[in-house]
Amino acid sequence: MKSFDLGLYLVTDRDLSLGRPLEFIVEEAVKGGVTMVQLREKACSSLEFYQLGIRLKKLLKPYAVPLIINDRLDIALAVDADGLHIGQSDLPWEVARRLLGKDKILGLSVETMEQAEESNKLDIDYIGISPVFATPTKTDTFQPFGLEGVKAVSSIARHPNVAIGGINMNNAAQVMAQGANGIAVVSAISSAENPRLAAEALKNEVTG
Ligand SMILES: Cc1ncc(COP(=O)(O)OP(=O)(O)O)c(N)n1
Ligand SMILES: Cc1ncsc1CCOP(=O)(O)O
Ligand SMILES: [Mg+2]
Repeated sequence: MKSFDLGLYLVTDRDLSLGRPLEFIVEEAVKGGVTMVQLREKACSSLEFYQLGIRLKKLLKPYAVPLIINDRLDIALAVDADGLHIGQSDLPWEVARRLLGKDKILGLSVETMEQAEESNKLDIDYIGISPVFATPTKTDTFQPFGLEGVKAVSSIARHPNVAIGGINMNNAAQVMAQGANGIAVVSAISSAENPRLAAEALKNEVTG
C-alpha cells in the first residue's frame, strides 16, 4: 500500500542551497522532520538528474521518506522513485499514471479553482495548491491563491493537498489553519543557515 505524509515537504533547488551539497540539505531536512522530498532541478542534464535521483533514493531509504521526482516520468521510472509530481503543462496525468502504475504516488499542481474542481475526478494521489504566495523561487505562476484560496481549495478537494509558494516560519501556521494537509517549501529550508533547525521549526508550525 502507498502511504505518505504531506506534512512537511521539501522541494529541492541546488541554486538556492548556498553552495552546500544537495545530500547535506536533504539529510539535515529529514533529520529535522521533513516527511517527503521532491527532486526538482530545472538546470540539470538527464544524466545528472538520474544520478542525483539514485543518490537521494539511497539516502532516503533508511528514513522511509518518499522520493518524488519533479516533471520527469522517465527519471522517476529509471530510479524507481516513490512518485512523480506534474503540473498543468507537464505530461498528461493519465499517461503518468499508466506508466507509473497504481502503486506510485502521483501529485498534480492546481493553479486555479477550476483546476482544483477538475482534479477531484482524476486518479492522482495529492494536489499541490500552487502558489499560495508570490515567490522569487518560481515566477512563471498564475495569480497566487492567498490564504482564502487555500481555504476554498481545501474545502472542496477530494485528494490530500499540500500548499506551496512563499511559505516560511511567519505564515506556515496560518496556511495550515486554512485546512491544508501540509506545506511544501524550497527556500525556507534550502537557503536556511541551518536546514535541520529550519525544518524542525517548520514542523512545529505544521503539527501545532
Ligand atoms: C508539491 C508541489 N506543488 C506544486 C509544484 C509545481 O509544479 P509545476 O506547476 O509543474 O511547476 P514546476 O515545479 O515544474 O516548475 C511542485 N513542483 N511541487
Ligand atoms: C516549485 C513551486 N511551485 C509553486 S511555487 C514553487 C516554489 C516554492 O519555493 P519557495 O518555498 O522558496 O517559495
Ligand atoms: Mg512541472
